[in-house]
Formats: sequence, structure tokens, C-alpha cells
Amino acid sequence: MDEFTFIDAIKQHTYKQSSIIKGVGDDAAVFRQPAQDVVTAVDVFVENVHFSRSVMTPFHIGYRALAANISDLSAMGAVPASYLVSIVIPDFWSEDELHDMYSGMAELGSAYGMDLIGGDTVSGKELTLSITAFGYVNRNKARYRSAARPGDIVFATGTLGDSAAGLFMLNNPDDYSDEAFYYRRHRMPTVNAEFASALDFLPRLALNDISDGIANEANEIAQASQVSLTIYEERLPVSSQFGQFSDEQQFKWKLFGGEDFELIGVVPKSRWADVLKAADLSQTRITKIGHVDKLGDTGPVVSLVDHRQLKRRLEQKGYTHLKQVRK
Ligand SMILES: Nc1ncnc2c1ncn2[C@@H]1O[C@H](COP(=O)(O)OP(=O)(O)OP(=O)(O)O)[C@@H](O)[C@H]1O
Ligand SMILES: Cc1ncc(C[n+]2csc(CCOP(=O)(O)O)c2C)c(N)n1
Ligand SMILES: [Mg+2]
Ligand SMILES: [Mg+2]
Ligand SMILES: [Mg+2]
Repeated sequence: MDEFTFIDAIKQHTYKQSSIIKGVGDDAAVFRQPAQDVVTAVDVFVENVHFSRSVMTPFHIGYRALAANISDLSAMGAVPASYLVSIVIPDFWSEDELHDMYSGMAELGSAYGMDLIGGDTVSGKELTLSITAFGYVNRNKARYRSAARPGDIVFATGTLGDSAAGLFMLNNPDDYSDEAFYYRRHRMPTVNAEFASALDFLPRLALNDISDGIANEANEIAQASQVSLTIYEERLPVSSQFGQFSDEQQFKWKLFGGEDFELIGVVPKSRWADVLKAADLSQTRITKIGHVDKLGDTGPVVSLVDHRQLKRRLEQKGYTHLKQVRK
């Protein structure tokens, strides 16, 4: 198989999105979307940073990479439409493994009516996958981190910490309950695109997707909106068997674990009932986890009220790349 046979094998022969004028097969793709705003995001996934072959099959690698991108589109309130895929492929990856990786993307992409419209294929030392996703949102309805105001409600979708728990369980097999559930939450995370776009009617809403851990994303909202946030530890939503892990693991995973691809949102109190209705329609679990406060004397702060009702600062830590000091 060479580069061109490979491209031929993974290319779609028809496109679901009517906006696509040219997909795979020329120097670039072309689409037209006159009425809406186009939302685009790119993320890169590197072997042994974002995934390890010991616990992820090629199918899962593809699936989760696209999930991370759809999650960013959801966090903007956009409806997913199409994606580009660039890969660096080591020699030892087989044709079947590559096709399985594309099947992982195609399975999730198809569920959201998305088309693969292009990409790039090169050989190299370490498997690296970069996906650029496109979505649409009604004009001026993209949801920004800067939309939070004092008095608003802070909420989260789904449950937190499951992906980090799943990764830990995959690496440290033991006698746990609900293993399959946690494995799946890590390998095939749910995304909240229907819920986010169902909130289109709201005049004001801030959203952020939880890729690095809610402590990080809550701080991003506080900084972008120039407000402070208070979050109650006891309200943080966790899965039914989460209690099987130590207190320390639970605390670390639900606040700093990341890769849950759930959403943290902020809405005016007066709109909470509308959010609950949209969540019900899209069968999304949502939980009120805190509120927005005025900017503190020292700037935007996120506080965590713990199970003993003690309030402390929730630092912006989580999964951060480039941590080492470099010149
Ligand atoms: N190398 C880069 N060049 C240009 N812009 C970048 C680069 N890296 C990140 N950005 C931009 O910085 C902002 C924050 O990016 P970041 O990757 O932290 O967000 P995210 O995709 O939501 O999070 P994550 O990657 O953890 O899922 C985005 O606007 C992104 O496009
Ligand atoms: C082998 C392996 N080691 C560690 C992790 C955990 N992990 C990697 S990247 C990331 C944050 C999101 O990344 P980004 O900010 O690049 O979107 C997290 C929580 C993993 N999944 N696999
Ligand atoms: Mg990113
Ligand atoms: Mg994001
Ligand atoms: Mg990150």
C-alpha cells in the first residue's frame, strides 16, 4: 500500500453535508455556508502522550480523537459537520490497523452526520493524529467562555473523573466493579453536541468542554469572564460506582483528571428551567454545581467548598503540556 492507495481506501464516496462542494481528491476541500457562522477547532494526538497502544486499539484511538474535536465544537454550541485528518504513520502500523483507526472516526462521525473532507498522510517515527473539525452555529450564537456574570448558575453535564479512572483501571487491572463502563468512558467518551445546540435559544450562555479537568476549565471561564466562581465538591456529579476508589483518587480524578469531554456551563438563574428542559430532551444528565460571584480583590478566583464546608481556592491545575522550563 502506498499513500495514494491508502487515501483511496479511506475516502468517502458520497457526502452527507450538502454544503460540501469538493471533499477528498483535490489540493483542498471546498464548502459553502452562507447563512451561519463556521466554527473550527484542531487538536493533535501523540502516541504515549494522549494514548498508549497497550490500552487503546486503533479503533479507540480514532474514535476518541474525533470525540475530542466534536467536544470542542459542542463547547462552542456548534453542530458538527465535517473534519480533516492528518496522520504521521510509523512503518510498523499495518493497513488493517490504519483502517480500524479510520473506522473509529467514521463510526462517531457518521453518528453526527459528519463527513471526512480531506487531510494529509506522511510516514514518520511515532503515530501522530491531528483532526481539524468544522461545525455551524446560527449567526452570533457561538458560546464563549467570557459570557459568565455574577449571580449565574454553574452546571456540569454527565459525570466527572470516569475517564481518568478508566485509564487507571486499564493500566492497573484489579477487582473493580463496572470496569467495562469506565473503560468505555476512557476509550469512547460521550460528547454533548445535541445538548449544546439545543440551548441555541438562550440569549446568554458560557460553555467550556472538560479536556484538562474541571478545575482548569472553571478557571478558564472565570478568567475570560472576569468573575469568580464557587463550586461545591459534594455536588460534583460522579458515576454510581465511583465510591469504590480511594478518597484521594476520587478527588484527583473528578477535579483534575480531564478527558471526560463533559461540558461546564454558566447560565442566568432565570434560564435554569429552560436548560433542564433541553437536557431532558437530549437525554443529558446535568447538575447544578455552583454559582458565579463578583470578581475578587485579587482577580478571578475559583473556590471549592469541600465536604466539611471549608472554602479554599481551586487552582488552575490539570493536564498541562510544556510544563518543563525551557529556554
Ligand atoms: N500552536 C497554536 N497556535 C495557535 N493557536 C493555538 C495553538 N495552540 C492552541 N491555540 C489556541 O489557543 C486556544 C486554547 O487552546 P486549547 O488547546 O487550550 O483549548 P482546547 O482545545 O479547548 O483544549 P484541549 O486542547 O486541552 O482540548 C484556542 O483558541 C486554540 O486555537
Ligand atoms: C498514555 C496516556 N497518558 C496520559 C493520558 C492522560 N491525558 C493525556 S492528554 C490529557 C489532557 C487533554 O490533552 P490535550 O490538552 O492535548 O487536549 C490527559 C488527561 C492519556 N490519555 N494517555
Ligand atoms: Mg486544543
Ligand atoms: Mg476545549
Ligand atoms: Mg489541554
